[in-house]
Amino acid sequence: MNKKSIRDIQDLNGKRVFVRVDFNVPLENGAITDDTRIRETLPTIKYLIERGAKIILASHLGRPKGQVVEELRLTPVAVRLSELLGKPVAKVDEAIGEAAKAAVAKLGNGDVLLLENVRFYEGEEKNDPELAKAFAELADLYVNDAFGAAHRAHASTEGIAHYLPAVSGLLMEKELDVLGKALHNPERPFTAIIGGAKVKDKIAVIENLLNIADNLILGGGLAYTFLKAQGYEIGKSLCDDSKLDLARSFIAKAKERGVNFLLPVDIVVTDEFSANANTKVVASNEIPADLEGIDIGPKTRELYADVIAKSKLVVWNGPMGVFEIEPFSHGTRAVAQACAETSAYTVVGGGDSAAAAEKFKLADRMDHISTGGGASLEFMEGKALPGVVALNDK
Ligand SMILES: Nc1ncnc2c1ncn2[C@@H]1O[C@H](COP(=O)(O)OP(=O)(O)O)[C@@H](O)[C@H]1O
Ligand SMILES: O=C(OP(=O)(O)O)[C@H](O)COP(=O)(O)O
Repeated sequence: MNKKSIRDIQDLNGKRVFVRVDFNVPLENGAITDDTRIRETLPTIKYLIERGAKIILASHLGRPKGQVVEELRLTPVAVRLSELLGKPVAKVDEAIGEAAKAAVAKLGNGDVLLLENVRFYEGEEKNDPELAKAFAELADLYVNDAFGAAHRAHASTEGIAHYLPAVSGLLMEKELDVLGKALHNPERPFTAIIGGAKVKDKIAVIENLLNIADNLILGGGLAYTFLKAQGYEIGKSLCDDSKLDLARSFIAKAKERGVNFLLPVDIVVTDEFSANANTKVVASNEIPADLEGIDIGPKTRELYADVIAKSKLVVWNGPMGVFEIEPFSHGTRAVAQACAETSAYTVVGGGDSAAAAEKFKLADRMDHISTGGGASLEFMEGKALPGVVALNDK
């Protein structure tokens, strides 16, 4: 990576360091249901503690849209972080102004403070320079460790970097390294697996991967647009009719470039979106007009698993079917299992695929699970991430 990281900063002792993290964790009735994003920032926080920095953590939580929303305070996150670190974490109910300044002034070397949800301020998402300056006033150094929010140009992810020396944290560095190697210098055969519901959201990713991957595997709801583009009947399956020409052009491009473009050869179809639904398996060119494709079939599972087994690098983003409902989860489970078993380096893009890997208890058998859903997608599209661009060059 050509951006500076905290490892490039010599003397951190006594320095006030503003660390933007992504503590946007799922909450249910005020309790954190998955603390992965908190645990993944521990290396950066511990690195700073060990070097005697005064650590000021900032994050967003949810989408409060510039208002104070009581349920979206970061207080439970401070409690969890304190448990994980085994030391106190101070929490202040503001992110700028006198209360925040006073809390920072109280910090000793190696102490940790968590500011309030930065999205309680209108200027955050507008990338207001005044808010960015107010954040910057609290610190001597800016560290961005919020890979999950790096695709957002907000005051605490982008703006602040213009007012302080700005470097990446260890998680940010790791994410960019792993995903960067995959896209810029992949070990081959390189297999990309793209699933999920919406073609629209993944078009740019598929297009970019057509230039890079050896095998491009499609599954999930977005595969049906490609099946229809080949002239197949897809019944009531998800389809984006506005993207049929584009889908056809992708299939042609793959042929031209010698990319092995894999679509499902058989499909689990259903008449109902429920756990008690009737299902059957049909060939992918024989989906009955009154049924909906809901998962990849057993032959496809085998075909995909075989390609994954023979790869050196696998990047997976998006489920193969409606994996949340047991009878429709087998395709996604098979892909997750194949990723767990292959000797290839496996990278899981965040979001639903990470949730699926967790659900099937295979997460710890993947080489890297990204903490960013949207961010890893934009990265895979080949887009520059504003939160990274703003950091200081090496
Ligand atoms: N065949 C299908 N029909 C309808 N929905 C599907 C199908 N396959 C997968 N899905 C749904 O797609 C959703 C994930 O889509 P998306 O948000 O695009 O993926 P991701 O979050 O991985 O980027 C899942 O909730 C899953 O149930
Ligand atoms: O959870 C997040 O997005 P993700 O689910 O796409 O990874 C990030 O914290 C970004 O949040 P946002 O999409 O509200 O800007």
